[in-house]
Amino acid sequence: MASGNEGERRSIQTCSSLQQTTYSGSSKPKANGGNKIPVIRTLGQLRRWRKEARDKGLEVGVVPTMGALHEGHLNLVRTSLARHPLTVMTLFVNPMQFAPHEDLSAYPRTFERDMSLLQTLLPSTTQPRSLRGLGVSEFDSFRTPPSPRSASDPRPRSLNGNSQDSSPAMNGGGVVDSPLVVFAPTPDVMYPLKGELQDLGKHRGLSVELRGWGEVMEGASRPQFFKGVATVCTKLFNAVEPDHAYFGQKDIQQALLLKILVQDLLLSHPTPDNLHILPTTRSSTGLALSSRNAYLSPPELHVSPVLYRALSAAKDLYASSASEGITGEDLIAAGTRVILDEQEQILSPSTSMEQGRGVELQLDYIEVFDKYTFEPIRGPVGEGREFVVAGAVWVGKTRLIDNLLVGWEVDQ
Ligand SMILES: Nc1ncnc2c1ncn2[C@@H]1O[C@H](COP(=O)(O)OP(=O)(O)OP(=O)(O)O)[C@@H](O)[C@H]1O
Ligand SMILES: CC(C)(CO)[C@@H](O)C(=O)[O-]
Ligand code: BAL
Repeated sequence: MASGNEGERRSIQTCSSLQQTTYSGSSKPKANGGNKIPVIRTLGQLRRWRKEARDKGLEVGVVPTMGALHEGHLNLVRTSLARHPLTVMTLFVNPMQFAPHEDLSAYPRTFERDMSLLQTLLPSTTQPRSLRGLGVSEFDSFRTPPSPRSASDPRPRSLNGNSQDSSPAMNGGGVVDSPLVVFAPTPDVMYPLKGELQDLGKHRGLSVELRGWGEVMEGASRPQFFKGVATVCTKLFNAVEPDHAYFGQKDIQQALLLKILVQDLLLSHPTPDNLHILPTTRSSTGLALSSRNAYLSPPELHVSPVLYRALSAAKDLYASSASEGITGEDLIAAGTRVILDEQEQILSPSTSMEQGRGVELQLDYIEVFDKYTFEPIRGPVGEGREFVVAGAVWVGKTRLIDNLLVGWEVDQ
């Protein structure tokens, strides 16, 4: 690192002890080469890594996660890797966003598998770790322009934009050698004041609250959720100081709230424009990938795509030629009907739904809300409106969320 502190540099762990794997989509990881992704555990290590990146003029993208990775997460990381020379994936199961009765202790923790999956996003050879191995051919997004040289210079550029062979980063001189690092702090690192983190009535310390936006939909169903998310993301942004941040559309309310947060707190890392929302990755059944899908039994998995079908029914109704004069209530009713029909199917003795038999399906909400104000839409929707059709259902003891956008799209 720039500080030249060899002890600290060595103490950054790598996942070398893990079985190395490749990931080819939804199937199991398979054996692969010998790369090592640095795992940063402390704030000191992270700050030194960040300084080295800044000193070298390397742009940093961050992908905050709670681990238990799936293709949705990997797509966020892939995008950041393709756009920026350095990516930090944060992996922290944040206690503050789980109410005491929620599933903090059960939340899937699959660190070794996560590291194996991430490893497959990197080129299989370790020396040198050229960005070209990632299929990255454009360097326009670098904050600091590369050192002057002729456009016809055929030498490959290294991470810092200089010639590959002369870069200390390429010669194992520092952890910015790896295009991807994982920041996996303990709760004490993220909450140095310690104390109660779930029962917020007893919490002593700071928290970040977005009043007026965080209380509807997901916020109504999970009253402390957005306070926990806003607090931890503010901390992660302060710790990583990312130039760009990536979130998934699957949690659309969270992502839009975080855009408001960085705007209202006047954050510069990232700016609101550099907080990107990427489309939801789905299984072939339409089910949005989610770490909590791991809780689902086979019959529950069979039933789960019903949420996507319900939201699609609402969106299709708006898109249909009959959409003139259509109201928010009509859209909610269309979505709700799909859920109710499914419940009936499950309960019917002559059900054609053998595979979903016995599954307890409960609607939490279907809602249509304005993209800008988060106001639930009631009465005529009107034409050319940009809004979100969102929903949450309980499938057994697992709560699933999903959404579709109408009149606008997230980043592609
Ligand atoms: N299917 C998906 N497509 C795109 N992004 C996703 C998808 N699932 C999660 N993400 C995004 O990944 C980031 C990390 O999410 P998180 O670790 O909570 O995973 P998750 O699958 O959403 O888990 P959970 O089951 O707790 O909702 C968030 O920005 C989230 O929106
Ligand atoms: C953004 C986040 C990582 C904050 O803990 C979490 O809410 C998530 O994974 O969506
Ligand atoms: N992806 C959202 C994280 C949570 O439900 O806690």
